[in-house]
Amino acid sequence: MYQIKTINKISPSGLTRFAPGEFQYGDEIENPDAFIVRSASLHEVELPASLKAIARAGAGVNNIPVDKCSEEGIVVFNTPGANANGVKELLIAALILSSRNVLDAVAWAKTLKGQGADVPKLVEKGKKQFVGPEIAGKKLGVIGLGAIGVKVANAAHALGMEVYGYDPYLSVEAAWGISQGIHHAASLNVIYEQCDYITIHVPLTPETRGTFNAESIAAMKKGVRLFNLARGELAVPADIVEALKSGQVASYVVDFPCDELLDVPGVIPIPHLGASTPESEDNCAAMAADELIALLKTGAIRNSINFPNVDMPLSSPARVTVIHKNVPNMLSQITACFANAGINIDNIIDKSKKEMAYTIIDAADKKLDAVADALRAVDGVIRVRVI
Ligand SMILES: NC(=O)c1ccc[n+]([C@@H]2O[C@H](COP(=O)([O-])OP(=O)(O)OC[C@H]3O[C@@H](n4cnc5c(N)ncnc54)[C@H](O)[C@@H]3O)[C@@H](O)[C@H]2O)c1
Ligand SMILES: O=C(O)[C@H](O)COP(=O)(O)O
Repeated sequence: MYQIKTINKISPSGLTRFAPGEFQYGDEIENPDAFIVRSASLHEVELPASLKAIARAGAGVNNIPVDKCSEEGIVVFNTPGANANGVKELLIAALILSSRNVLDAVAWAKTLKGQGADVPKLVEKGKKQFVGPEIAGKKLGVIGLGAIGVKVANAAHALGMEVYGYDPYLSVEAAWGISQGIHHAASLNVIYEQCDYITIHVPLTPETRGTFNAESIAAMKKGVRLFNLARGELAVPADIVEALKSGQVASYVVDFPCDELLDVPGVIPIPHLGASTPESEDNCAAMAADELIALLKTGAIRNSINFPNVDMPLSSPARVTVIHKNVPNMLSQITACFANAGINIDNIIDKSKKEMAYTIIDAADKKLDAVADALRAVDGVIRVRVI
């Protein structure tokens, strides 16, 4: 029976896909075959020898030690696009909350409690301090046109904004989804120079860390409004504070607040609610569960961060999967292990992604233990499973 350890609370929409009798899940599982996790950090967590996969029910994988997992032959999945609509909707709300000063205005309105019949009069007198611009006709820069960025760009365009998108690694699939009418920004500077509102939807990487910093903010229009529903580390908090003080930035909406920003005027700190909708939680959990079920039952890899997508219909009595380094001569050594054992290979598929590669071999003979041992002895082979 496959053992799935839940690291965060995972929606039943995902967990109920693990068929009883085939899978067991819970937060106290010992010797797990797989982890299913949301935002909990796994960087300090011991990865047991039994662990074959980690499914991140969500998009960002900066909470997972991906390089270490690759070295140990652990397949890391995420759930592309499964929570994108949730984040898009929060971003649209954030544009309006920020632009129309809604939160400060609501907080002020509450201070009128106790003024009795004067409240309507006080409201009318005081409202002028919260006047803020409409978003229609204003320029929005979207940095990162992936699952979320494309939805944000299209939705803002539909609300009448003039949208500029920047993504030097734009996928063909994402490109198909971008509305006509979204401007292509060839560099970040185009976004910085042109846009009244700038939102960032990229993964946290060494390249993207600190994108909103003193230098980039200085290149932006005075009074720009910044939105970061992606990761706190994409901005430098001290630089944001300075820019809010000087008026260079009018407001900063962040879904990953840190202590330094919480009480700063102009900061709208949201407690990481981007994907906290029943729909996103269900979608992510279901996709993550399906990825684990496919890997554990058939060896198929779909939506992995560190391994290629590999799938092959299972039509032979036995299957072996081999995780190995992407170096010369691996495939011939792998097939030689079968040849030496006198076992015919029915089907084989091998794919690579960066330094890692994955082979699925279907064989007519079920007695594969000796072959598996021979495969494990090949230099460069990291993990062998007989399914
Ligand atoms: N607040 C939340 O709850 C929440 C929810 C989902 C995702 N996120 C964050 O948002 C990020 C994006 O999510 P997604 O689902 O759109 O991911 P995605 O992988 O579909 O899109 C990311 C896009 O960023 C682009 N990109 C990468 N490096 C870039 C760079 N240097 N400059 C410009 N573009 C770059 C990629 O080409 C890709 O198109 C996630 O990595 C995660 O950190 C937050
Ligand atoms: O990267 C993500 O998908 C989001 O940050 C969502 O995180 P959560 O699953 O903890 O809500």
